[in-house]
Amino acid sequence: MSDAIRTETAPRPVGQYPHARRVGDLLFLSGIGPRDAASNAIVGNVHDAQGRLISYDIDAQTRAVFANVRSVLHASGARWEDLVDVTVYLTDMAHDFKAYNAVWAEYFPDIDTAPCRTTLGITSLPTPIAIELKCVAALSRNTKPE
Ligand SMILES: O=C(O)C/C=C/C(=O)C(=O)O
Repeated sequence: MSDAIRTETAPRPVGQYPHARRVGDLLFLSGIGPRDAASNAIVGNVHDAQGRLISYDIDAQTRAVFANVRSVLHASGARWEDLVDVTVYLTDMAHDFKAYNAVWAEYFPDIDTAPCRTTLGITSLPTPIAIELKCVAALSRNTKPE
């Protein structure tokens, strides 16, 4: 049986790779962007009449990425609470960190159970998205209070 996870409930990968791969109790997710799973459109991007990107909404993109991560976790039999390590890539740290960080705090209100996090500013991503997440989850994670 393949340990690769592929699901219709998350946006199609932009290359030949699965949404996630399970190794024992660990789940490694591929980089996930803010695409709508049904239409494949990038959430929060605004284009001019010529199709050029003129603006984007980092709050909407962050929420869309989190929703997609949640979909992949669920398709893999994991929960949001199983996330243990998240790497966040932003294409404009100066402009977007504050808004993204505020959404993060909404989704991970408890520092005792929140995953470890690293945020990197990078010059570009494979498609015109402003944020991408790389996540690791542990299916055996016990987040219940002791
Ligand atoms: O979801 C996107 O739009 C782009 C994500 C791409 C990758 O993570 C990749 O190709 O490695």
